[in-house]
Amino acid sequence: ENGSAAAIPIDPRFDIAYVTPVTIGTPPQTLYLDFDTGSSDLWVFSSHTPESQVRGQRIYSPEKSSTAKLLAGHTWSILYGDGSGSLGNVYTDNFTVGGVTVTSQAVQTAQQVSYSFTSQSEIHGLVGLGFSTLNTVFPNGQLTFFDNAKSTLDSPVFTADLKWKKEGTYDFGFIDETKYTGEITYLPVQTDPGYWTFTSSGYAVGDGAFHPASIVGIADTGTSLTYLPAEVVTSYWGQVDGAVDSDYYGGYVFPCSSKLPSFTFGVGPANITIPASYINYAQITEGSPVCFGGLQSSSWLGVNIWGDVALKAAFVVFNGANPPTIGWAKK
Ligand SMILES: C[C@H]1CC[C@H](NC(=O)Cn2ccnc2)CC1
Repeated sequence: ENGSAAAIPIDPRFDIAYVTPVTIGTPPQTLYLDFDTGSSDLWVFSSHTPESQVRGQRIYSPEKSSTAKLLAGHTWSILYGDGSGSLGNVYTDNFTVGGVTVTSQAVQTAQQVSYSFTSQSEIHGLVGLGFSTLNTVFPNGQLTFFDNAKSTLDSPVFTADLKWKKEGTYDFGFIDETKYTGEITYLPVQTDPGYWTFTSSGYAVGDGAFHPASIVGIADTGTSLTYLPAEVVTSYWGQVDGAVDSDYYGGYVFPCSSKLPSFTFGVGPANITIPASYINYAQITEGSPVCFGGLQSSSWLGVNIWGDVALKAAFVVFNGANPPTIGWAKK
């Protein structure tokens, strides 16, 4: 059975993350989770999370679900690139997204969450959509919702249609032709170590010349911004009056009044253009004349990340066939 679910920006001012409604257990408990192609754990705020660490989040209570089963002797612990993290134990239960149900999905219940999760009341957990090799459950790694659902879908795919400051969709099992224009360009995916890793064919700043290059990076719906090689972001921000790479603010900032160019990245023989407005990410603080860029350097990361700033400029197909591929289309 195929499905479709909303991807809702959690903040009306800037797209820091997107959440999607899911139901867990019997009777169904509804939570809003961050679908994250950059990780592979499905974890939730729960009745096992200390009250001091829960601040407005909805929680999953396995003890209130007649279909919940403890996965005895299993634990998990995850650390994300931004330093946030969580850990806990594991149940299996019925898990439904947009009409797609997996019975006996591993649901990782949090017994500890870091402050950055506690402080974000709109995110009630994550649904990892990376490859299951990245799952942190010990001693037996668990399958992602997509890996469990794949065999029941018409086609082993899910698509991301994220939008700028608007609600988008994740579709499971089918490709909705009304959501994109032109053709979808499919690229090979490197599945080791478990991210949706692909190679972009180059970039252009604004209406400038296209620079052929091989930029290896991951498509990560769980990361707000896009992080690219220093030479790429230096040439971009060099075109913006007053832009500086600020140690104080931790990245490229610029006068909010400055005009920004768009940014184009190659996908095989095709390309995707990120509008300037997407790269004018947010004021440093409410009302500040200083703005933070949506394009930042990956030099200290060791990996290039095509986060939401890039993904929301495209219709993206995550094709879980063998071998997996990733598809990009304009929209
Ligand atoms: C410097 C970048 C900062 C942002 C990092 N992304 C993440 O940590 C994604 N994520 C998942 C759960 N919470 C956050 C990637 C590195």
